[in-house]
Amino acid sequence: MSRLIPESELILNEDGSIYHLHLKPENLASLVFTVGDPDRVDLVSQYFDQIDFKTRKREFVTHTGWINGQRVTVMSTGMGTDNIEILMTELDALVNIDLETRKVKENHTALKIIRLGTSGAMQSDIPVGSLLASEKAVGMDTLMQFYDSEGFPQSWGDSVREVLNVGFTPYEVEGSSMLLQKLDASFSRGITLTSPGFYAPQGREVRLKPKIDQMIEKLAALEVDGSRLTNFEMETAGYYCMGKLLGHEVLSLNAIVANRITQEFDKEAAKTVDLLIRTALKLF
Ligand SMILES: O=P(O)(O)O[C@H]1O[C@H](CO)[C@@H](O)[C@H]1O
Ligand SMILES: O=c1cc[nH]c(=O)[nH]1
Repeated sequence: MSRLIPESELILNEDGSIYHLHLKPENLASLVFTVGDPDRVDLVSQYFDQIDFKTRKREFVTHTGWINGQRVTVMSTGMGTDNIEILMTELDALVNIDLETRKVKENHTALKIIRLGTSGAMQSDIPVGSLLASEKAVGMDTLMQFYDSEGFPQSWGDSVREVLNVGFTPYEVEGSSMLLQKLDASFSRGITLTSPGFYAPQGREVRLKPKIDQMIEKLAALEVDGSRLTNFEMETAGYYCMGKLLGHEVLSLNAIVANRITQEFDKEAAKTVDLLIRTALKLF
């Protein structure tokens, strides 16, 4: 018998919608595109044939509609894996918990969740303006200290811990092989390092000197089983581990807007993001 989830643990708003996302089950499609920036939601839904639902709470802006006869949702998440934990838990609750009885449903529904985000390359041969799919992610945030990730691979976590000499072990997790198979040659593939920040946690120095010297060079030179780390961003590992634990198909697609080795920023970043959106909407 499934347990009753108390009102303090799974919080519903007065209208019955889920606490942070402000969505009811009927507002969500089973194909969900996610973006970090709330302003990017319009840039995705402009390509929908029809939009029949819009809402906003905090940084979570949602549009649901139709494209080529397929129902689809796009929503923004804000930045960081802490937001992704909320997003994934509440999306899962919308499909896998009966919000009336507050019990887990007998039949599990797997969502398809595809991140359309920006990212910085850490290898010189990954140009700005290109698109990259994350086959795997390595998380330098603490999210997986709070969930059971036993059985997740550890080689990348161990290598990153050693090379950066940090007092924690990053976690490693793969994206959906089913969704990766749908990609064409528009995307290169790589291993994404998810950082708990944009500046020092990605080796950037503005006014404060990062504690770790030569961080980008050290990470870029790492090799595990013949593979290398390719890019920095701030959410992918959180998506992949929550997706794996909750049973959803998740893929992170990146518009490369910076190259940290050549020190370039994409002068046409908006166009690259639009290319990512149009390419992904065609493929899924
Ligand atoms: O463009 P989005 O999807 O926000 O993704 C990237 O951009 C933000 C940092 O500028 C972080 O959220 C990072 O993951
Ligand atoms: O360098 C970058 C660019 C976009 N997003 C990141 O997190 N890092």
